[in-house]
Amino acid sequence: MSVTRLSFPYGESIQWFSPEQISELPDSPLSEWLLSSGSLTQKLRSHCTKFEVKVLGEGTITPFSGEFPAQRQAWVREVLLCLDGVPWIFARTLIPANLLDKKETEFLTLGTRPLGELLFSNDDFTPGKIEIAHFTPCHRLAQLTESIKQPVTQELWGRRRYFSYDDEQLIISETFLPAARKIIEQM
Ligand SMILES: C=C(O[C@@H]1C=C(C(=O)O)C=C[C@H]1O)C(=O)O
Repeated sequence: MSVTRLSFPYGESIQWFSPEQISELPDSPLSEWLLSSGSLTQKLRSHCTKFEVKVLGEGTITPFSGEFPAQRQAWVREVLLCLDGVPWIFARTLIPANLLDKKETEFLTLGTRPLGELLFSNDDFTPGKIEIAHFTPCHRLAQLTESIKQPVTQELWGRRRYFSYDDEQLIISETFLPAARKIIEQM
């Protein structure tokens, strides 16, 4: 799986909605995955022999307009979550500078360990609301799906979760790639 790191960030400006605002969630098991509250990593691990986090890039960059209001810059981590070598999830995490300062070592040394191991390993982080999006990727995310040989033939579904730490919040978006949707919808 060759992915050019030169394109980081891959994320796109996406319009997110609360689940109640979505008139038709997928009529399939995908909806349960989109709305599940626990660790996605744990859920993914139960569907594969080998789970891997492929880091596409990390760095302090400017979020998209409206993506992270009041944050001019944020630490952004983009990864692919791979099951038995197949990318299932494109994840984009935004961490505000104040939170990064408080947990700098944990976040900056994460590497290929899943972020969920940090977020769900103690009570420091409180899971918050979930938002949903469905969209047709363009630009870099579309290039990414092509580069991992998962051309997009229908809209992608994703979710965005907020996690609180003291009075700070980080945001994690998880987009289900075509290979994941195909298998999940056969469950
Ligand atoms: C938040 C979690 O961590 C996962 C791991 C991520 C990472 O390592 O960057 C990003 C998104 C998540 O799907 C989880 O497991 O629920």
